[in-house]
Amino acid sequence: MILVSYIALGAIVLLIAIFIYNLILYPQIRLNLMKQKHGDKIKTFFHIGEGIFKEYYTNLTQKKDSVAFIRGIHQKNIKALAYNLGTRICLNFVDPELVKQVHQNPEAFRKNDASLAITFLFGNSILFAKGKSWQRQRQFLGKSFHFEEIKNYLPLIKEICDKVFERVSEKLTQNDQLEINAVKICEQVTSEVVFRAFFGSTTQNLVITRQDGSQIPIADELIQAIMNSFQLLKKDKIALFKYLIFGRNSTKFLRTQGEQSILNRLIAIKESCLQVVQQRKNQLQNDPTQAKKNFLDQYLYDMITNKQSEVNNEEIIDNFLGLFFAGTDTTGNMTGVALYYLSRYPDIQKQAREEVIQILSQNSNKRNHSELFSQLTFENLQNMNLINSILKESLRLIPPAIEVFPRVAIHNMKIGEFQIKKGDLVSTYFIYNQSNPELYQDPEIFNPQRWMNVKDSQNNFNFTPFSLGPRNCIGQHLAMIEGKCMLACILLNFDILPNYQQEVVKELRVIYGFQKDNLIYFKQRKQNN
Ligand code: HEM
Repeated sequence: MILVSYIALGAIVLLIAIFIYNLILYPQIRLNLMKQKHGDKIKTFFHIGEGIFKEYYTNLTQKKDSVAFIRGIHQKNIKALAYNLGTRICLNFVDPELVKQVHQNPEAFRKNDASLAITFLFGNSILFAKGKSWQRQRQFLGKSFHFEEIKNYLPLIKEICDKVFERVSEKLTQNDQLEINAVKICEQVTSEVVFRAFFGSTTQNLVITRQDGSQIPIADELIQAIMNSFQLLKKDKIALFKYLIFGRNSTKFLRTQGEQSILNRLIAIKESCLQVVQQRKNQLQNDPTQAKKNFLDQYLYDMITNKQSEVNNEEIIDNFLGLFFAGTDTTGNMTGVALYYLSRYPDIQKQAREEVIQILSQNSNKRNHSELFSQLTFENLQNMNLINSILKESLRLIPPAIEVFPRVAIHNMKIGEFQIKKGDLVSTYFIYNQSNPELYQDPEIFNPQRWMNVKDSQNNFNFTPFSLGPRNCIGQHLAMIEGKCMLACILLNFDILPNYQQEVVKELRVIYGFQKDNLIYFKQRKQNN
């Protein structure tokens, strides 16, 4: 009996020792060795378990910007930042040549499992697919995201802009001191664009019924569930511990109450989507020629008419949720950030409005702003050089994605002179180069002029808000069209004024942006000036 107790005790001590080794000693030793070997070419960070997240958190509380330390870290020689994340080591490259190497070799990595919601909702979408499955999905979706196809969404985007900003005008007639949530307002446009591009007019109001009986639009529930699943990892230590060790399989056993509650909500989201997909499939099965241009119909058409089709219901739903996640918050933030800067730089705002009016006035001699906007064409958007530069400068200063999703190395390899071990995490920090004073003079200043004579195709590895290489952002053209359209519509209808009452805090959550975005006011403009 005593022997059994000793063995049990020995086993527990051994497990604790292994845990401490993996969590503390192993990452610390590796980081120290890297520092010794690479000297000032690498900057290392170690905080037990939390790694770089501790830096984000400290910078947020002390400097009101989660990534302030990256903005201030630049030195000539730095090629990578290295840190621990749980029991793993992450190398985050900043040297443009090494950034290029990482992104030109996507097959050497798989994307790391993100939170419960992300994995459950779109773990099978293009965002997380790998190898042949990713190639097939990218080819399929690539057709619809082709520049020439994306042009066709302009009337839809204009219609949604009109609707959303008309609602703002109505609210302003009741309260002209209305604080405007710059990002949230833009997200009303971007979420509806993705929704309608995917489902067409198949479904108007996809709503989820919650356990308490209340109803919530799927778009809102999706965003909230993803946020809550990240918050769960902060609050629920058991969930965090399981996640750090078992990744996407962590919720399959010993489920905590928090995990179960989020899982129930995620299941409800997927079931609602499935109903829509099934209904439409039944309709198209009778007559596939009725398929429209939207994503759902294109998927179903392939499923019904192509005997070799590998598309299934799960892939369709995961891709709707994946595109919604990838395209809504990101594009909303880019445009919301631009509005914030325009409120703080009235001269640039004035020039931007003049550009819009001057270009749209060429279409007709109409001076009424809503008529001008109704005639906006794709060519007009392409000629809006200042508006384009304002969006690029906003993406440079506050990029919605400061890096790519961390990748897991699937075998040992070298990136430049840096040795990567199988299982290490690898990423690339866009924010480092985009705030580097050697590349951008006065990098903290909002100066769209710096882009005015730079062709979009000239952007190199120092400006990569949409990532780069074969797995770059498939939706970047759509995002820019939406952003330009929203800015044109807003500049025609409103003066954008700053709200100095609200402190500006830049926080890294699922994406990077303002903690509170009630940073501007709109003042209705007269129709003819
Ligand atoms: C300003 C807006 C946007 C920004 C800053 C942005 C940024 C990014 C970045 C950095 C990646 C690479 C992620 C990684 O490899 O880990 C990415 C990928 C992706 N984005 Fe975007 N994105 C934006 C808008 C959109 C839109 C509007 C859509 C579609 C509706 C979209 C769909 C996607 C998809 C599907 C991928 C995965 C591509 C693949 O793995 O092949 N994005 N985006």
